[in-house]
Parts: sequence; structure tokens; C-alpha cells
Amino acid sequence: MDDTIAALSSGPLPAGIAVLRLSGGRVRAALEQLAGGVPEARRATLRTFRDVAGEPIDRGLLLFFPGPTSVTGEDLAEFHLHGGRAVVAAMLSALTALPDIRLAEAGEFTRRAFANGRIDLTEAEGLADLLAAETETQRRRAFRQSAGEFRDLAEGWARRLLRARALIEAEFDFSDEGDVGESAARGVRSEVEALRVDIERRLRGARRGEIGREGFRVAIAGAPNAGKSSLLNALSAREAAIVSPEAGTTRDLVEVRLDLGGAVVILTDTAGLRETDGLVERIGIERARAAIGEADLVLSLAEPGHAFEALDTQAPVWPLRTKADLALPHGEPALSTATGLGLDTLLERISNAAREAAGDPAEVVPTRERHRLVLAETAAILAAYDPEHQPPEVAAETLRLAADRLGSLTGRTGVEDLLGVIFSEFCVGK
Ligand SMILES: Nc1nc2c(c(=O)[nH]1)N(C=O)[C@@H](CNc1ccc(C(=O)N[C@@H](CCC(=O)O)C(=O)O)cc1)CN2
Ligand SMILES: Nc1nc2c(ncn2[C@@H]2O[C@H](COP(=O)(O)OP(=O)(O)OP(=O)(O)O)[C@@H](O)[C@H]2O)c(=O)[nH]1
Ligand SMILES: [Mg+2]
Repeated sequence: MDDTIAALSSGPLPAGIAVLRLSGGRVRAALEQLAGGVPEARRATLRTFRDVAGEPIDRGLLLFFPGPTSVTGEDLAEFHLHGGRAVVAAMLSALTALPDIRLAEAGEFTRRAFANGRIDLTEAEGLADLLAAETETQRRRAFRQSAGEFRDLAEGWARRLLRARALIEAEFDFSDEGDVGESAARGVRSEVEALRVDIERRLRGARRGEIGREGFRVAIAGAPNAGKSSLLNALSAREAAIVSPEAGTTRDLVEVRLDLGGAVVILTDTAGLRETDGLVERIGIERARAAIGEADLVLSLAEPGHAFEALDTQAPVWPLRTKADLALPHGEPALSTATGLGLDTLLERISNAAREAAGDPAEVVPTRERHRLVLAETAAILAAYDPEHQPPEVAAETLRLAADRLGSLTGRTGVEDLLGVIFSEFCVGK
């Protein structure tokens, strides 16, 4: 934390421009030495950057953000260089040749922003999601979370819990003045109940939040030769999986990610389901069953004259009759990858299902398993709050436990072990 850290914050080289960031206590000294002085705060200035021997490296724009209001909370500088590999390498070695300056680790700038109270954990997670966002829906939700919407919600709950605890403590103090104590206890009981109901309501959106962030999982299932791989290729418009007339062609899971109207859909082709002596095929079928079990939607395929397979899953199962160019089906929706029949309709249906499952991106919901677990545990602790049948110390301790658990959502309490996991998700330079 005492070190000043440096890294390339922009993308792969070569590039038009490369942005190098420097954060920490030695930023001003480094600018004096390599950039001819510290420029006016937050104002782009054209400078010649030099190495320690005074040899020019590049001429570019320099920005200086003084702590503690910078994004990291420390003095921060940005060097906007020409994006050549040797330019960036020379600038980084000139910087790290100075005392107490080293290369940053992945996510270290953001970690400092958290350590200095500039952002909380949910905002850091929102930032990670924003950098990873591939579709509009993901971007919108990530942007809102990175801007503190979930933090506001969590801090509102934390304040209510704190107030409830304060009232309980007051009850201790006034316990010999019966009236005050009893009415306070009643107020606390209904507030704790209302808080639990609020948390559980948000928890019901958690699955939507996770689907929106991670994608809607669609498994393609059926007997060998049903036309599963052909469908995967047709829906993703590329030859992602091998197609052949041989039964048992696909053994492994083949995944493609699609952007369907802003929703991320993870489409998985699976091995044809059948009894087999083949070792590799059997492993493939086990994987197929696992993917079917974890899917949010299963497309169950059967070719003309074949029965649909029995599938073990909680997800909705859509039966689809394939190879409709060979025999016109009756009943089930018909598909043909040979003629294209039914493909657009199917894509549209999947897209609608995915968007519905991911919910409204403007809704503030838990987006990660971490959030879901913290909220579920907090709600469970609050559900055990029973001041009528508990000694006051136990009731107060219950609220303290709940506050501690809830505090880990934003990173106020008990998260040391988690920090490595969260910040390692970032790239170097963020
Ligand atoms: N070049 C560059 N672009 C970037 C970033 C960056 O760090 N550098 N950001 C990084 O993620 C994002 C923008 N976020 C930023 C947020 C606050 C401040 C900032 O300087 N805040 C000052 C001044 C506020 C003001 O003038 O109103 C402050 O809070 O004191 C800078 C960038 C996206 N684009
Ligand atoms: N006529 C016709 N043939 C099709 C159609 N879809 C697939 N086929 C053929 O059916 C055979 C099997 O197709 P695949 O897509 O490999 O079937 P699969 O379900 O992935 O089979 P496994 O991987 O073995 O489980 C291939 O010869 C395809 O060309 C279709 O719509 N019409
Ligand atoms: Mg196949």
C-alpha cells in the first residue's frame, strides 16, 4: 500500500494511444523527474516524457489528479502515449526505476479505491461487470451497479438495522421505566420484520440478476442424430460443432454465446442420449445430463418417427420436431436446418424467454451468488429475532450478527478473505 504503482490501463499494443497510470505517494516526485513538473490538476497538458538520464521517450498528454478525490483516493497521473510496444516499455521502466515505484497487480488501482473508501465492494463488482459486459443489458445493469445503486440499497438497510439496535440499547437503559422500553421494543420488532421482508423481496430477483450477468443457459438435448449440432450451428450462424450422419458424433459440450436483443444466451450442444459401451461417449452423456440439469431452458429435439427423450431438469422443456423437410410433423413446432423452417421463430422465442428471465435491467437486484448468500443469511438471522422469547442480550446480539453479515455486502465487515477473489477479476491497470 506504501508503494506507488504503475501500469498500462488501455488495451493491447500496438494501439493509437496508450494510457499509463501511476498512483500513490511518489506521483509528484515522478512527474518532477520525468515530465518536467506537476501540471495543473485535471487539465490535459502536452509534455515531453524523459527517462532518468534525460533522454526523451515520447511526447504526449499528461493528466494529474490530486488525492484524496482521485479515483484511487491517492495522487494519480495518466500518461497518454503513442501506443507502441517500445514506447510503453520504456516509459514503464523509467517509472519503475524510481524509488518505491513498481508495476501494479491485477485490479490494484480499484483495490486502492476500495481501501480508501472511494467505492464499496458492490461498486467494484459493478466495475468488473462493466468491463466484462458484452451486451446492452449487461452494460446497463453493470453501469447502474458501478454507480452505486446497490450500495445505496445496502447502506439503507444497514442504517435501519443500526437504528433498531440503537433503540434496543436504549431499552436496556430505560428498562426500569417500563413504558419507554415496551413501546421501543414493539417499534423495533416491526422494523426488523419489515427489513426482513424487504431483503427477501430483493432476494427473489437474485436469479434474474445472475442470469442477466452470466447469461441465460439453453441446452440442446435429444437422441443421437436428432439434429442437435445442426441446430446449434444454424442458430449461431457458424460451424461451431461437427455434424455427421454417424450417431454419437458429439461427445463433449459445445458452447456458443449469442447476443439476442441485448440478452446473453449461452447455447450448449450436448452428446446424444443413449445406452452405450463407449467410455468417451458415456462421459459425454454424463456431461450432457449435467448441462441439461443446470440449464434455464432445454430444447428437446427428436427427428421424425422418434420419441422425445425423458429429461431430468427443473427448467422448462420445449419439444421440437427436427428434419421437417423429410416428414411434415403434426403437433410439435417443426424445424428444418436444411430449409430454415422454424429457425427465426425459435430464435425469437428464446430471445423473449432470455429477456424475461433476466428481468428489467433497471431493477436493483443481487447479481452474484455472493450477494444472494449474504442476503439469505441476513434474512435468516433476522427471522430468528424473537425478543418476546429471548433475553434482551440475545435479541441485541441477533441484530449485531445481522448487521455484521449485511456489512460484508458493501465490505464494511468481515471481508478480508474475499478481497483477493473480487479484485483478481480485473485486468492489470484497473
Ligand atoms: N482517462 C481516463 N478515462 C476514464 C477514467 C480514467 O480514470 N481515466 N475512468 C476511470 O475509471 C472513468 C471515468 N471516471 C472518473 C471519475 C472521476 C474522475 C475525477 O477526476 N474526479 C475528480 C474530479 C471531479 C470533477 O472535476 O468533477 C474528483 O472527484 O475530484 C476521473 C475519472 C472512465 N474514463
Ligand atoms: N434432411 C435433414 N437432415 C438433417 C437436418 N438436420 C440435421 N440433419 C442431418 O442429420 C444428421 C445428424 O445431424 P447432427 O446435427 O450431427 O445430429 P446430432 O443430434 O448432433 O447427433 P449426435 O451428435 O450424434 O448426437 C446429419 O447427417 C445432418 O446433416 C434437417 O433439418 N434436415
Ligand atoms: Mg451432435
